[in-house]
Amino acid sequence: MSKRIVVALGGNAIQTGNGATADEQQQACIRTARELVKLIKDGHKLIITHGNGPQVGNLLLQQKAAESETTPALPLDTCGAMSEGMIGYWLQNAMDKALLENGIEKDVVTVVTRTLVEENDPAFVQPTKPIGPFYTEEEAKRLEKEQGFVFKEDAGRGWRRVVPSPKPTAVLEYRIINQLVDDGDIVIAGGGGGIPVIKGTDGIEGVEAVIDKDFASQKLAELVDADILLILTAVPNVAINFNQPNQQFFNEVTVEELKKHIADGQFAPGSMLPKVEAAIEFAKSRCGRKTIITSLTQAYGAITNGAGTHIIAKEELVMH
Ligand SMILES: Nc1ncnc2c1ncn2[C@@H]1O[C@H](COP(=O)(O)OP(=O)(O)O)[C@@H](O)[C@H]1O
Ligand SMILES: NC(=O)OP(=O)(O)O
Repeated sequence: MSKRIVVALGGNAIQTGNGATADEQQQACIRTARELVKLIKDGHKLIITHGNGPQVGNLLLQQKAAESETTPALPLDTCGAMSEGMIGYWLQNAMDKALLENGIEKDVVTVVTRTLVEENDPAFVQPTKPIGPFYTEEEAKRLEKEQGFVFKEDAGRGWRRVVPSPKPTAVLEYRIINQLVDDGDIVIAGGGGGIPVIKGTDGIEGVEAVIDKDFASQKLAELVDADILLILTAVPNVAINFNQPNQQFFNEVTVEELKKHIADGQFAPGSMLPKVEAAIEFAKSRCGRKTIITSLTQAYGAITNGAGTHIIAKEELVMH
């Protein structure tokens, strides 16, 4: 049966390792599109979201490096919009190619999406979202002094600049996204979590932040009435005791059980924790909805024969 699926692409779907050139990122997008097209072939309707941490951080650095009176540096919300357009364009080309290879005729469109946040969200005074390249601790400490930015260690991979990451409360373009999906188009939306905006006195205003794409994807999935939120990352399953000798992977897990593991500190903040939290919110938002967390190469198997970690509300388990 055809499902409405929001597919949230993790970092490795667009940029693998240090491959940050336009060509390298576009090659990664083509590999991603070839996996996603298998789902389209089966008749599923896809809304594709993606991260932008490395890209938006690089755009910001490029702005700073070229700054002069005639070429002013553009702010973070505008760089967020640039990253949505740029990655959306790459994914559109990649999806077109994969569709053509499979003899499927469908339109692919990117919606530059704005995501509403609260002006007084506590995240604005406590930056947590890593963006841009990795630095050594020494380099990070020097940049912190020179530029006044905040740097943090990112999940054992090195030091990165961190910026505020407020919680999404609404996705402004959800109606048009819904319409496009109903029309049979493949939609790329909510890229980089969407451009963070607030309702100011003069209307919508961009703010200096980067929204977590897993939380934004969950919000969007609810608004477009998706059946499945499919979060694709670098691991095939969610684990407890991750990377420890007693590591245990989940295949099917209830919201209630996952909450206990969150309380036990099983999921790393800034990497697996937001995915698990978004998964829980979506699974419990309406009967019949589920979230799947898995790797890009398991995406098709996750929908067709139970690969990956399936997160469901407790009642659903009883119904099986
Ligand atoms: N409990 C866990 N189970 C599985 N993976 C985990 C866990 N804790 C941390 N991780 C790590 O989190 C990574 C996903 O986070 P991240 O790389 O930030 O996401 P993204 O794919 O969206 O860029 C996984 O690839 C894995 O290395
Ligand atoms: N915006 C966002 O969550 O990007 P990453 O997934 O690349 O961190």
